[in-house]
Amino acid sequence: MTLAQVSVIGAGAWGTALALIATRGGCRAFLHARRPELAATIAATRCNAAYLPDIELPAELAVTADFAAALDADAVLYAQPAQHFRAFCQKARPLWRIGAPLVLCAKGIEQESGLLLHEIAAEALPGVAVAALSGPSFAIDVARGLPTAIAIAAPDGALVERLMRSLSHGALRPYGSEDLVGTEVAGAVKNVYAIACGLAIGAGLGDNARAALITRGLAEVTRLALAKGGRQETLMGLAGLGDLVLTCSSPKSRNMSLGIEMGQGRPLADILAGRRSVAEGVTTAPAVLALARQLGVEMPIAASVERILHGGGSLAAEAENLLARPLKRES
Ligand SMILES: NC(=O)c1ccc[n+]([C@@H]2O[C@H](COP(=O)([O-])OP(=O)(O)OC[C@H]3O[C@@H](n4cnc5c(N)ncnc54)[C@H](O)[C@@H]3O)[C@@H](O)[C@H]2O)c1
Ligand SMILES: O=P(O)(O)OC[C@H](O)CO
Repeated sequence: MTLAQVSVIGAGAWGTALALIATRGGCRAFLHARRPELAATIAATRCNAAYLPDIELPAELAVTADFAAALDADAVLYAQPAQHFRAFCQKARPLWRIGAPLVLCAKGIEQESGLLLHEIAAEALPGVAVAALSGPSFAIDVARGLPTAIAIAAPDGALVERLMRSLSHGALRPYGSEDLVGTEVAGAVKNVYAIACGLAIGAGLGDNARAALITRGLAEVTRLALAKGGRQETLMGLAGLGDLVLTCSSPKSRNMSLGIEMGQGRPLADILAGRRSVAEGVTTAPAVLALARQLGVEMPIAASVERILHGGGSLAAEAENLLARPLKRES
């Protein structure tokens, strides 16, 4: 059976694209915006000009700022930044419709706790079935109806099947998996390597450097995912390699473009002050390093990115350090 009604929490670029996916998949979709004025503007203009310009939203897509009404759905898709997820759970808990699954569409790790979002949900929304939707999917390309393959993961195979059938349509092809841990780790950590690749490109270090960062980044994130209980094949699939390659290859990525600007010498604080959109890698980098330390996993590239972002490290010194590490077998 497919889902009749789906709500998407977060009217940024991804939430708006997801609401379009659900509508195209044949669901009745509700898009929830926190700010009533944004909900009213989107509803009136049929366009989310601030986050997804030039995309016309169909009349059947409902837009609301009423949180309780939005939660009254067959499935709830969370598409706000990861650092706001715990607050969302706490607000949603008394209103949750019994039996409705939560689909995690944000890609990040909580900075303070180092927890993945499904681990936060287990604490803050106990008893709610959780899935993750991830993979290589720029919101603007999805919204334009360009061909896209995504991953949907949950321990409950029946839930995965239901979500895949409900959200798939001509241009959107989901693949299913039971590996929630690996899918979440891959989606969150690729943003850190996208910043690394942006730094390299912005500083003129070249395409060889970028390919090395992608490949060795994949080795690092795979080690972390396996140590956390994820599966190797997830890291070689859409949520892993697929999203890493996409995000590290295009300045359409907010993480990569932030890295490019930093690589060209612009301070992080200036870049963030001038942006409305989120670059999850900035807050996820310290959480990744904390998790890696806790699990005894070596992640030298992620550690360099974290020092450049938050520890006053210079790009030149970090690049030199990475190249000067002891020679080793490729693994
Ligand atoms: N944009 C994409 O192509 C894309 C694709 C896949 C996954 N994602 C993930 O989706 C998540 C949302 O990204 P996005 O691109 O829609 O964001 P965005 O940059 O387009 O918009 C920012 C979002 O943050 C929300 N926000 C700002 N302050 C907030 C607060 N205090 N509390 C709650 N929400 C707040 C805004 O309402 C808005 O929804 C991120 O985790 C991102 O990694 C994005
Ligand atoms: O723009 P980014 O860097 O947040 O990346 C967007 C998506 O995660 C790509 O799959």
